[in-house]
Amino acid sequence: MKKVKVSLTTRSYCILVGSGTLNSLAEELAKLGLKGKVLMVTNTTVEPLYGKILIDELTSSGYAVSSLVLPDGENFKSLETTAQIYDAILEAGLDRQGIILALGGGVIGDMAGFAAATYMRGINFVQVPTTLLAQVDASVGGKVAVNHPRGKNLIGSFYQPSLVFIDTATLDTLPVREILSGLSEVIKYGIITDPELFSYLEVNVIARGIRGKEFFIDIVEKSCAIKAKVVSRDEREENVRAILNFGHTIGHGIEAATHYQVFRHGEAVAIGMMGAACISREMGLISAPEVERIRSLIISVGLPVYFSGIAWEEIWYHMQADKKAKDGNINFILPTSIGSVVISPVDPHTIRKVVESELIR
Ligand SMILES: NC(=O)c1ccc[n+]([C@@H]2O[C@H](COP(=O)([O-])OP(=O)(O)OC[C@H]3O[C@@H](n4cnc5c(N)ncnc54)[C@H](O)[C@@H]3O)[C@@H](O)[C@H]2O)c1
Ligand SMILES: O=C(O)C(=O)C[C@@H](O)[C@H](O)[C@H](O)COP(=O)(O)O
Ligand SMILES: [Zn+2]
Repeated sequence: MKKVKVSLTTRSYCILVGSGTLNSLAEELAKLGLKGKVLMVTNTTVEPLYGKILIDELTSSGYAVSSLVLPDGENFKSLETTAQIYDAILEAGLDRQGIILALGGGVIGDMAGFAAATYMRGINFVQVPTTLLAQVDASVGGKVAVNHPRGKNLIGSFYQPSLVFIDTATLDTLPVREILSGLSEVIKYGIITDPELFSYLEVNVIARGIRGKEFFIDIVEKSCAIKAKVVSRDEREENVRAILNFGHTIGHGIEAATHYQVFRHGEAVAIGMMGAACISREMGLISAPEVERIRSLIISVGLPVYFSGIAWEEIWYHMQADKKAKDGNINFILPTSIGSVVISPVDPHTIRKVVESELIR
């Protein structure tokens, strides 16, 4: 297994990346001295695919395992569903040595992590992400949260897992639309910090197509390394970590305005990245050809660059709850070229002009 370290003094941990490795999870938990009762939190889609494998793996190594199977979907990423996790923790008899194991995509990881962060003020948390998006992004860095009707991830915390255990073979069952949604966050890493990764995607996705075990191990490892580096510098988004939010200001606005029913997270982020790139061009910070290169990769991958049926006012209502807002100003992550960004307030007229002229069709 490949290993990426997230260095955060006493909260440091490893991300293990392999293929066909689910049956060595117990060994990795034991190496970390994690011995308590386990509550596996998953959903109705993932449990039939990988639930039994993990339960058998852990129980055969002596772990006491219970499971909670939640309904599938972003609209269940709520305080109401989290209350069910607390009930299941109590039912399973977890004490402070207990382990919450999140098996699933980013929705399960964010919500189970939030429960782990808050139950008894924090118990052990292990991420076993099974979507590309969760493997390249959501399982790493400790942002745990649930949604509020006003906006995304508004109720949450920073709470690092003890281990991120990635088996890319789980992607074999993932629908193509979800693979593309995950690639959106990988494109994000290329634009914010890594022009070589951006070019690699142009070659490997556009020219050769998305395929192969090696391709996934490679992009998961590259992505985790980028995210680990940023998070290690700024765990609580006091400065540089905000760059990981590129494309999310408009993206989250679109997701919330459509009640999470129309776009996958990565799709909304793709539209949001296009919006931020166009805002940057309007402000004279990036050249038009660079913006078109971004558009071209997003389209070639099969991700959206515009939407219809939502009015500016609806998106704006939700965007104003963005966590990067300061004194009523919305801060954007704006690309200045492929591989570098600046963080800057943008006036609402410019945002509206770009959203209406470039993103709504
Ligand atoms: N904490 C963070 O840093 C962070 C980063 C990025 C995104 N997020 C959050 O992550 C969420 C999006 O995550 P996501 O894209 O994984 O969505 P998701 O969790 O809804 O998973 C997408 C779909 O794939 C299914 N699925 C999961 N694994 C599968 C598998 N191996 N085979 C078949 N189906 C499978 C799920 O049941 C679901 O239907 C959003 O809530 C977003 O806000 C958090
Ligand atoms: O880890 C981060 O920091 C990110 O911003 C990663 C994003 O991809 C992710 O969607 C995150 O949950 C957004 O965070 P939020 O603070 O805007 O809710
Ligand atoms: Zn995201």
